[in-house]
Amino acid sequence: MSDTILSIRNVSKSFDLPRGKSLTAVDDVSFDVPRGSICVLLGPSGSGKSTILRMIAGLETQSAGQVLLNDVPIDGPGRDRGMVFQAYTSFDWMSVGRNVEFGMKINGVSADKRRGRAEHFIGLVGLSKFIDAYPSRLSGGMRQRVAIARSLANAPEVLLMDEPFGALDAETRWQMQELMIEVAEASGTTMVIVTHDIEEAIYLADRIVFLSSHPGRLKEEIIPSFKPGRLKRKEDAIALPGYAELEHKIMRMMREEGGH
Ligand SMILES: Nc1ncnc2c1ncn2[C@@H]1O[C@H](COP(=O)(O)OP(=O)(O)OP(=O)(O)O)[C@@H](O)[C@H]1O
Repeated sequence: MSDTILSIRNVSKSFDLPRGKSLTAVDDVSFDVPRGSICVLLGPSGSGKSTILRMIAGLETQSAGQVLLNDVPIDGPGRDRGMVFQAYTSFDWMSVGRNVEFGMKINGVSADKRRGRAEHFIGLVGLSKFIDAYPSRLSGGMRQRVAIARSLANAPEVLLMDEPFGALDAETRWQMQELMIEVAEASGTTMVIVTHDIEEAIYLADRIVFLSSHPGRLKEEIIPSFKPGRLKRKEDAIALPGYAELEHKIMRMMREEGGH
């Protein structure tokens, strides 16, 4: 298998608006996502980050260009891609364990295997003690962990996350970022994460795809090469020479592109 799992090739997306108008949300964007990597889509509001993610998820069709998964054009949602949204999407009437088992049940995984896999992924996100709890009783961060475990249990090749920690307080957000590093290391899953949080992008990404807004165009692909690899602790990334410089550069790009 090739080292590239996802290829976005000259992709554009226009939306039809009332009175015969249209809006170009994404304009001729191309980038590749290496297998097993964490790719972060970063850019100001309206730069087409969510639209690109939704095209990869198969929830939206591009107007031009190609979106390829393992060299095959994506033509709809599929089990090979898991999606985690900002809003909590757990089923409140099912326990954490049942929530994580749910997708596997739909996919015809046997009851035995389901339980084992659910336990494994619930353990991976640090919720073993809460396997029988109901999501409505859990904090926002814990509910997002349930959503992540549920997606991972379906063994997706790519985990797609749209502002997954946007609704969380700063401390929980930071814990969740560290958790994603752990999950990426333990599972080897490729991740594509949308955010407008610069710190989050620099800490998580093996590669940052920076987009400019209106229309969404690829501004620059940034490899945070000052990191010696993935770091378990966020403060260790912040302390590295090169961190502040990259943060400064991206803040400037955000200001220029976002019109601040
Ligand atoms: N279904 C739609 N119909 C019409 N316009 C849309 C639709 N979805 C997105 N857009 C427009 O496309 C542009 C890009 O939107 P998108 O949500 O992809 O940007 P984003 O970078 O994810 O923004 P944000 O960070 O604010 O979520 C925006 O101008 C948005 O209003």
